[in-house]
Amino acid sequence: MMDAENEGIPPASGSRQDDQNGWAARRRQFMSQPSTVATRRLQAVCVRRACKNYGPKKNPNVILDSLNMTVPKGVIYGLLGASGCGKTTLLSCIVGRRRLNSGEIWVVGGHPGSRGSGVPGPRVAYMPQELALYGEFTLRETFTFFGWVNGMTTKAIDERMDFLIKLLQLPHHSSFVKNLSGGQQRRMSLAATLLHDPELLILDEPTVGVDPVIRQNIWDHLVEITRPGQKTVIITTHYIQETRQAHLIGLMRGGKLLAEESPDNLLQQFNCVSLEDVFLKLAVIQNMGKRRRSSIAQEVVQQIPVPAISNPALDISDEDKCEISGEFGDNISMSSRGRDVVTPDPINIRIPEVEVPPRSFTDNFKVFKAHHMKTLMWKNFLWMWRNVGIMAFIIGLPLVQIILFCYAVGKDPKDLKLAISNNELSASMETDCPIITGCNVTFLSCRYLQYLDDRNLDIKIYGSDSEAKDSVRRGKAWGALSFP
Ligand SMILES: Nc1ncnc2c1ncn2[C@@H]1O[C@H](COP(=O)(O)OP(=O)(O)OP(=O)(O)O)[C@@H](O)[C@H]1O
Repeated sequence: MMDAENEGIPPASGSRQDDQNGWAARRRQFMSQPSTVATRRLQAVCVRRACKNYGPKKNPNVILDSLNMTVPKGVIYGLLGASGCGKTTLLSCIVGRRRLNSGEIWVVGGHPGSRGSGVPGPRVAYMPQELALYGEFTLRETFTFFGWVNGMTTKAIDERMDFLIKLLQLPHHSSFVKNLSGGQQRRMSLAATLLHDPELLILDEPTVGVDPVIRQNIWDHLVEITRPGQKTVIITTHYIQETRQAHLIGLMRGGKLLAEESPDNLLQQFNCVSLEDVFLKLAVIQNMGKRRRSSIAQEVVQQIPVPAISNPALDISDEDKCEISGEFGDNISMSSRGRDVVTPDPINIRIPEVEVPPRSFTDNFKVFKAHHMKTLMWKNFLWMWRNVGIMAFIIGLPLVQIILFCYAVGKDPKDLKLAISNNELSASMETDCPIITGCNVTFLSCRYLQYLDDRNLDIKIYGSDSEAKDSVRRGKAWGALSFP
């Protein structure tokens, strides 16, 4: 019976076949459990009824269509599907880069993007298809950046760097990223992902453009890190056969997973020699109108044999039956009649409680971390240093603009003709306004006019507001100033 403490952990030793068989049995055991939040949180990744659309609401482009996916801890999960079927979209939702329209995702026990989930964060590493590296940085600086962001010490980074450079056959650490070939840059991107040894590795086509020897190195490394059972890898690839080394394969098509099984089981169940053939058979089955869950369920109940397919290469024997594989695989999986399907006694399976770390009130205000600030500042200064020309332009352009502006229009005006009417003086019976000499400083207007006179303005006093305005109208002054 399954030990709850080791749930999701493959055997640490033994042959690969043992690993696979162990996995299949454990998975079936788990699939017989009612799906609860506790069981979902135990998985490395658990996706339920995920829907994702692009485009307008009226006519959406459906990418994920009520997709279910279960990635237990400690496995290599190969996500396969034709180009454009939505693999990257699914992975982006898993790492919290995109949001689902509906459905839910659990990643290492939490919802991606939620507080305290650690996703995105150092628990998960994601290698996207597009390169996310700084060309101006050397390999060492790139390692330092990604290591510091994930809270590693410089010593630990240096040690891992030497190992990864050797593993992925990267050039010397003083080489600049921009000088690497496309394939080397992809390997560098993979190295940055592997650097901090995260719990969950999500790799979107890491082996594209990589020569077979290095590809094998990468797979060997992935098998190695997942062996103790603590690390999980989700990997997409166009080289379907290389996923023979994965513990589980998810075949994706039409926004759903057609199957979620170990490669050996798939080959056995479909009586195929290659995974391509399995995928082809599943695609044909899906095309034959088996998309609707209800109809599939009906067939399961009635045990209707799979209809014969005209192409003999795609023929599925009458022995094969469809079955719904419980909550864990809303996805269709085929099993041959008479195959030994483990149906454990659910009472004896203990689901361990998931501990949620308590959050204090002040945790809500911790919006940034010191090591992130340090890393980003270092990265920005380094970038500026490496791009002195651009920086000189960015800082120099506003400086030149300010200088030119001040030179052209920024000075105080001189000899500006102003027509003044000062009613304050009139009210106090002082009809002549001695603005320059003998001004009565108790009058605010006089003090202000004195100030204007000191600024070299050409001030002329008029007896009334209308006279002052009239002088402006006639072009004798630029403006009229009236003191009430
Ligand atoms: N931001 C977006 N806006 C609209 N459509 C998008 C967007 N991103 C992806 N798509 C569409 O969603 C579909 C799935 O894209 P996705 O990149 O997930 O496929 P994929 O399976 O990863 O393909 P590949 O194996 O070639 O990388 C494609 O048809 C793509 O055109």
